[in-house]
Amino acid sequence: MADWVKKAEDQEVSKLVNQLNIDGILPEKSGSNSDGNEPDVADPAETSLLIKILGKGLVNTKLSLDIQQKNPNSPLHSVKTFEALHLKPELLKGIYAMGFNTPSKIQETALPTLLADPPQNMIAQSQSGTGKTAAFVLAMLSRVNVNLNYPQVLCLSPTYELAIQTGEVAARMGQFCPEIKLRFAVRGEEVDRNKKITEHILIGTPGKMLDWGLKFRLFKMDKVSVFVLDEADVMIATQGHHDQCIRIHKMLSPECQMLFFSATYDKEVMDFARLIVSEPTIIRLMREEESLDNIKQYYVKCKNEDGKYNAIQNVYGCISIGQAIIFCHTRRTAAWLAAKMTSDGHSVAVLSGDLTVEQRLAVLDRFRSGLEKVLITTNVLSRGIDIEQVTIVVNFDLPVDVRGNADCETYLHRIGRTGRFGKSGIAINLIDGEKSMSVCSAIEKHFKKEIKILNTDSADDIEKIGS
Ligand SMILES: Nc1ncnc2c1ncn2[C@@H]1O[C@H](COP(=O)(O)OP(=O)(O)OP(=O)(O)O)[C@@H](O)[C@H]1O
Repeated sequence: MADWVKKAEDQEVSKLVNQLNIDGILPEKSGSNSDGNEPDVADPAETSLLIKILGKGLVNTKLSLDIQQKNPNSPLHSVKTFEALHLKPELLKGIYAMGFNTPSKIQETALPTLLADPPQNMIAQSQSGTGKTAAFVLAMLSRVNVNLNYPQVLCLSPTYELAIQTGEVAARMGQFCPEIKLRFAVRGEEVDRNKKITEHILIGTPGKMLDWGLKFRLFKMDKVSVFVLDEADVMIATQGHHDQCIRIHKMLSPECQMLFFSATYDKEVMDFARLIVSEPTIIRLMREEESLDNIKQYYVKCKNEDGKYNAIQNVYGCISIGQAIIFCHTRRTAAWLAAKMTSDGHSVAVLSGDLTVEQRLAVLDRFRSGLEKVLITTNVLSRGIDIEQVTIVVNFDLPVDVRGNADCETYLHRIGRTGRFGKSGIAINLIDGEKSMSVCSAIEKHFKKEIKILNTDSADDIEKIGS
């Protein structure tokens, strides 16, 4: 940690951040895509929020943990029960009141380290729904000394809504510890600038936290004993946020326990995290890999967009037996297709970047409950939002990168299935022109899996997909 402070002083880290080339990791914020004719992209913080709200309880995984430790003096052990953690009885009561009986996979290993004395730093990665938030909130609550009336725990989230979500978990878990005080440091929250902050835990966004800690000096950053960076990937990769995080981090004491949590870490972000968190225990629970096994893949040659539309018309009866998602490249295409299908009497849902998070939730809820059979979307419906019952994916436009080359990773996320959700499915790729044919061939080559031609004017062929 001391190293980091020195590097920050020397502004060496700022230089390193610039070299990390993390600006390109985050796509443009969806709201800025105003004419709808640009590729539609997901905002990672909004996606995280959606996944969180849509999540239906704990995701159980059989995958094993990858653990790396820098400090050989801190042997790692895991627990199978919450009792084994020797928590305050009120906290244990809070955990049980939330319906948690045993620790999740990541909690088994992370919690002993999170609660260890002397405190240890941690960088943890595991997919959404595996119990990360519950783990670090428990650590936050158990580290509070209620006899000291100043902020001892800071938790940073990328957005207002995500901060509120975390605060709600803390409030529920700490429901039998009324003496632990929590405050949100988010937009709209005002403080009396003549008084110091007395709450023990601050959960908020980096800008507000900086205002309170640095600009108005309403609490002492160097007295903070636990610093949590939630959604670390989004935080570090967002230009404004990572600068603010660095400034906050720089004010913390070398003894402060640093905890970074995220569902994903790009390589550059992980390198950066390792640079600023000294001697971390790194715990990674890998995501189940998607695969194209048992997915029947087809391509349909079409003349133009109208031809693609006709192809969809021809297969509609087949795709709407189950549930289908149709992916378009831009919002404009998605809106055009939805309007056309609706006017032809089909009931379709549309999800694109111009919708608010609340609207997206409503669309996804309806679709997941089967009210619509077909969902037309763009890349805003990205990885992590799993809809189990979808069996057919239509690429109205094949996924391409900024240079127009095949984006195989996105193709896999759209079409691939994980073991968890069973493996059968159908992918139909609509091709108009040589460019998209070459993208299709590149995808075929990449995955070494045949994509068969389908003639949607032939009843025999249509029957083939259904069988
Ligand atoms: N040990 C547990 N037993 C039962 N349920 C749990 C346990 N830990 C967490 N949960 C529940 O599982 C769900 C996911 O947990 P949590 O939000 O902590 O996961 P997460 O990894 O932080 O997900 P995200 O990245 O989406 O925030 C929540 O509904 C939470 O209440």
